Amino acid sequence: MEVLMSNWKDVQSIPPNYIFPPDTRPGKISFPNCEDIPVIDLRKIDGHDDRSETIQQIIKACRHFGFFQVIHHGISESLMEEAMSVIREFFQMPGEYKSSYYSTDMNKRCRLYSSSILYEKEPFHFWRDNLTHHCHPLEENIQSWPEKPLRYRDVVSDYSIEVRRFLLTILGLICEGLGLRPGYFEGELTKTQLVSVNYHIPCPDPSLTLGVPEHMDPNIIGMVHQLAVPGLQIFKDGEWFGVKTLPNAFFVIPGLQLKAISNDLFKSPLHRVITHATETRTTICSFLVPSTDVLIEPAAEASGNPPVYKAFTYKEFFAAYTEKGWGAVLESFRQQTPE
Ligand SMILES: O=C(O)CCC(=O)C(=O)O
Ligand SMILES: [Fe+2]
Repeated sequence: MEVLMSNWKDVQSIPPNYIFPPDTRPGKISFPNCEDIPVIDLRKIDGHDDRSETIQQIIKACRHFGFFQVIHHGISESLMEEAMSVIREFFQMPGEYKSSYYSTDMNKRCRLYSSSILYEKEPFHFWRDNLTHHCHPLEENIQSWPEKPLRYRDVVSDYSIEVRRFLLTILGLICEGLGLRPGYFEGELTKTQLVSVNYHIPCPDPSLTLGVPEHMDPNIIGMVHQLAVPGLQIFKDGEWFGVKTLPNAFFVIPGLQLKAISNDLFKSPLHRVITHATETRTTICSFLVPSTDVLIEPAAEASGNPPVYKAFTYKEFFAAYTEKGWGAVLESFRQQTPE
């Protein structure tokens, strides 16, 4: 069978190896929406009083809610639309062309795959194709990006520059709010920038499949650019909730590295993606990730408490994330408390 789902035609039934066991499948189609997601208006950071209020809102959202959405983030509607449309066009290109980008090699700077990087080994497949590529610095990465559609490189480079600026602005506000030294997140801690596109074709029965497994993000910070087709869900107070973003808003997700740096002050939310019965869903996710050898450690200033984690490199973290999973990874770096 063709691995890339975007090349499948007329899907009438679900192949058995896409049907998850009863304890891990969504089990139903309708979920309540999370109605009280904090909304941050970035226009306000220019005025002094509003700026400190906005910083406090972000810190509160990261501590108590775990995530937030941002409006008036400075990225134009037209650039958002163009990026979404050129990325969707890529997935609609002929199968033969797309297959030339197919790879499950994590060292490739641009890789198109289906389900997960472990496609060959996993017992069940996720209902998605994914295109991931490095974005920063642009000149070292752009040659690896899709050549077609012809506008792809121009549009996505403009988009990724703006996204980087936006995510660093959010981190700058977090830095101020936590009382860290200015520029704490600049440089090696956010050296790698990834664009990760999820493309889910309609699924005949979304109660049986998963678009993206439940996980916490293995990075510093991430954002999701989604349109109206629902799918993203957050686990809160023991239940799964759908999340809807306001028009042209971005959904911001603190990653596990930020949780560690905040000395456990922040949450890194558990989330997943469910599939849709009739519509194709495309999301552009962007992540800032530390370089492999930089040390990540709790910033003592963040909480005033002794560090709860030992310092670790991203390389060590990623090995533990892959081996132990999102739930146990930070535990392996937790400081032993004296008996
Ligand atoms: O596509 C989405 O809505 C979210 C995907 C996600 O959580 C991820 O790629 O880490
Ligand atoms: Fe995620």
